[in-house]
Amino acid sequence: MIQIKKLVKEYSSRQGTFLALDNVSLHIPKGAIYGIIGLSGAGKSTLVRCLNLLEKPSSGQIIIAGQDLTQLSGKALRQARQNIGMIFQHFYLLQSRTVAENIAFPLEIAGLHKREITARVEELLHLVGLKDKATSYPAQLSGGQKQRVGIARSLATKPQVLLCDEATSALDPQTTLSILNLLRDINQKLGLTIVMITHEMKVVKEICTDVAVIHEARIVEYGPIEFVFTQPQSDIGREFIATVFPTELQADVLSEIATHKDSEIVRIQFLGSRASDPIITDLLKACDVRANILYGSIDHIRSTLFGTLTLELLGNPEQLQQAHQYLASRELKVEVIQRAL
Ligand SMILES: Nc1ncnc2c1ncn2[C@@H]1O[C@H](COP(=O)(O)OP(=O)(O)OP(=O)(O)O)[C@@H](O)[C@H]1O
Repeated sequence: MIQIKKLVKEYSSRQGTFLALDNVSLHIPKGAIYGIIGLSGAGKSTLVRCLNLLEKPSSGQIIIAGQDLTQLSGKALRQARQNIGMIFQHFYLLQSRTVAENIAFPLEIAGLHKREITARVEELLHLVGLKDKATSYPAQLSGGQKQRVGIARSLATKPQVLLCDEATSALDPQTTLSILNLLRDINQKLGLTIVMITHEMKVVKEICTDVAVIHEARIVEYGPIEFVFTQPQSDIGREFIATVFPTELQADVLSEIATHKDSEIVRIQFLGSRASDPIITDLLKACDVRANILYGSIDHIRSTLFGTLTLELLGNPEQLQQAHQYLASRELKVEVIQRAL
């Protein structure tokens, strides 16, 4: 649906040029909820603003639904933009217009008849659960309700793509969840492709199908979220994952265990139905090792169960090797965190 090819964005100022996007390429498939995560200043907003040409790329291509936006200007670009909705952290609603009038705004600009506008606004109010707020003004709404108006307005012209720039960053955790659920519903009901720009891994974990990590203007890793969460390739990717799945052991625990003889610490990860397998019981039955549970958690990545178990395994080198072979035969991802000397 979206092809980003060798995208470069440089900002020029009196101090010189600053490279905000460095050769970014990404394919966002139709129907995906694609997270783009990065620290402040990584280039996320620049990337999302380049996607609808609010920001003009220095070079590279943005191909949406087969059309290269970088080749368009004037009326053709305005028309192509109708296929791309956008929502923002600070909503940007028109304060002097009611909820219904805010949602109607892009339809008025598109030149629809009043009757068509009224019908479409009704439909959208229903979709975002704001039927009873049609005549309210933005100042009378909560943050979550304002974002619902933003979503309805962005969908007015029936776009195929929705860009979300930190859309839940100004909301409390519960409201964030309700907005994420709404976006997931819309993605499923309308087959909309959603790009979520965020600095919060919990947003990615909740609804994204895929994620790209952007760091210092470059994409440092990307892929389906189950893959990135279980096999992160970059330090920054690992740091983001640790914000939602903290598995680090305290340094004093590690140094205490380091004094044990014939011991190693392993972290095991499970996905899907494996997360509820009785893995320790099975391991101890199959192998002549002892196990000491140091940390365990079970959570989900989107709707898939995700478990982490950190164990101290005790046994001689052959017994430990046997345990590794057993865990590998169960197709579990095992990482050795520390081995006794
Ligand atoms: N108009 C501009 N002129 C010069 N530099 C800019 C401009 N806009 C952004 N930058 C710089 O480009 C880099 C990326 O900015 P961008 O806003 O894309 O980051 P971000 O990842 O969205 O960060 P944040 O989450 O803090 O908004 C930053 O170092 C920023 O200072």
